[in-house]
Amino acid sequence: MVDARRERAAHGMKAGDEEAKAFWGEELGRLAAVEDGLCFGRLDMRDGRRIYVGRLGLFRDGQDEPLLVDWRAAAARPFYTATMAKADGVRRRRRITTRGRTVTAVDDELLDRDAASDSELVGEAALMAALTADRTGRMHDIVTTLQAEQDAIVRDDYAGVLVVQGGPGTGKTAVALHRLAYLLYTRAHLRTRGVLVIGPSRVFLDYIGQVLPGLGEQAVVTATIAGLYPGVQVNGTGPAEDKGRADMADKIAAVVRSRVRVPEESLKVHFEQQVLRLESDDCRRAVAAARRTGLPHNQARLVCHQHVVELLAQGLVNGMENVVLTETGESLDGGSADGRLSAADLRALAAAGVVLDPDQDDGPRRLADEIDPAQLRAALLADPGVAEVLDDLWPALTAAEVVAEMLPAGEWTAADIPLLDEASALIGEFDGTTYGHVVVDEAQELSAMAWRMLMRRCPTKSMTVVGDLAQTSDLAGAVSWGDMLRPHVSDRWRLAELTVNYRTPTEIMDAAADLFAAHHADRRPPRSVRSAGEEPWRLECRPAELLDVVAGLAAQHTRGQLAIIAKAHHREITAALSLPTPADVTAPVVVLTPGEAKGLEFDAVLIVDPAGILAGPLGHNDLYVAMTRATQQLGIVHPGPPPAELARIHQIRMSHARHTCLPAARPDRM
Ligand SMILES: Nc1ncnc2c1ncn2[C@@H]1O[C@H](COP(=O)(O)OP(=O)(O)OP(=O)(O)O)[C@@H](O)[C@H]1O
Repeated sequence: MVDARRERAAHGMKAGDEEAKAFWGEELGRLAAVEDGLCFGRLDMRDGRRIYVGRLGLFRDGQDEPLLVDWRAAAARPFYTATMAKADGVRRRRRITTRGRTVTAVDDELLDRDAASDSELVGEAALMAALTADRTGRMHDIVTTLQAEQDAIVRDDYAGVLVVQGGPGTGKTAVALHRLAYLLYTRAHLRTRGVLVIGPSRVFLDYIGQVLPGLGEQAVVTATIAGLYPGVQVNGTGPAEDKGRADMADKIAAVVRSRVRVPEESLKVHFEQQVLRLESDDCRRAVAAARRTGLPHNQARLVCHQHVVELLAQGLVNGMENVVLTETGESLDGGSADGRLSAADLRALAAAGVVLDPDQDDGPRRLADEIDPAQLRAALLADPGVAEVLDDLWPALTAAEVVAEMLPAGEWTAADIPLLDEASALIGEFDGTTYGHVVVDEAQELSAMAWRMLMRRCPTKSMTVVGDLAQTSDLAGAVSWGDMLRPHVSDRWRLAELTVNYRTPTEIMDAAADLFAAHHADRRPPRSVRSAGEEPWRLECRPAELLDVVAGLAAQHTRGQLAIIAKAHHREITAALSLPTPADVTAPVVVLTPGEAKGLEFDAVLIVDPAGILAGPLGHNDLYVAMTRATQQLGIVHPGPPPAELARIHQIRMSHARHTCLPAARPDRM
């Protein structure tokens, strides 16, 4: 059946026009992406029906009953929600593992009251297999093992902003992407309006890049906040806190407003050989009329200029009102002393496009009647002298010059992007691209200004926002979801929580418990679903030997992916291990800062100099992020004594470390 669809698509590609080609090309891409594990489940219902669940729906020609039910369809829901206590008519749930088109494993669960199991996890064996598999540096979908608390969020039809708060590894990213796939399935209009996924870095977006195609969804735009404002090189670093505050919007608006300058006194405007007067009040009225339009600065500028030009033109015409011309263009009345138009008058008329044709014999005419007002206005607008006055009054602006006026000189930083975007919206540079639904990942890092930028792109305010307030590392980031969202959506937002940590084993969460408790007394960390059987360890070394120790441990690493997470020593370690910058997160060993590691996960993690990480602003959150990236093992190397929050982690000796390797380190306890 898939082959038949593929053939039809290939045929469509050959025969169709450009539009058809794009349509069939997308279909081919979708079929290729869902091929792996196309059918992954079967529900045997108590009423005898058998439902096959897969990555997309398949129907036999002319038949209503689906051969394969799309995982997002209502009929597939019990696959995720049925439990022993609430079986939803399901007798048996079967998980099917395939390689290519060959079934390699089946895992059956009988949802019979007699079959005893007190697990709250759905499909525990398959889930555990997924959680303990080696990481590849790319995130995979979790469509075969989605858990009930996650499924409830995925299928939540809430139309406003749904915030998913959850600790590390609770599946926030996975859930957000699955919800997007679900919404694309249930709300057809989203396909035409477009959907956007915002992530903290390009590395992160590459990491999650496979998930939606694997769910049959290709047409999704992914971007960082900076990526939404192309054309700016972000090279600088610097404090983001002040730049992220919402009152920056008022400051930018004030700068833009301040560039409109009504003169205190009347102005002399040189047009051709004439000097026209422009009163201060006239300027004020022109500015007020332009402001009343509510248009962005650069568009309102044209309105203002047109008003002024109208006044100038009127002034010119008034001056000519009493001038009556003979058929040869001589002034009969009110002209120069000798009854002729002055040379300057004639030049002004010529500049305005008035042709005085001496051959025309239609008697005396009023000069004012001879003038084409549109041409006169155009001539005034094109005149450099007039343009100078107009630009002094209401200049054209660029976002860059507005923001640069507010900041000390230097390179653009990431925190400047929302400011540039704000300015561009105020002056009319924003291209107006919007989306029907926006997913925001690591949303705790977004500043108030970044939220304004996003809201501008989502007029319907339909969003899935996922994050963890205990992982905020940006001082301009969120302390409370309500504070960030209410200014934009009032009460049209809702909070959902995820409480189970699927990534980080119990041993590592226990090791992070002191750190968490010391800085988040009012919160609870998520509960791990599994133990890895490996104790995290820490190793003290002399500062001078830090690099050697880290290089030695990295060299001993043989299996799975190892992430070395460091702040101050990040560059030296990257150089010492001859690794590329930016890091290749699919490589066996990768060196990252805590910020870069956010949202990612690895089989093993080695944290270098935790005190250095803690020392940064919100450093405790950065260290918590670093500690919770590992799916199997965690090691910590600290030059000098450990930070108090890590003191209870088992310490290993240097002699032992020389024989130890990540991710198979087994500490000897002290
Ligand atoms: N139901 C599930 N079945 C299989 N794997 C799961 C499930 N839920 C989560 N995972 C896995 O747990 C890991 C963590 O998920 P994810 O990255 O979405 O968590 P997160 O809440 O976004 O974490 P963080 O806040 O640390 O970025 C991923 O490898 C994901 O595939």
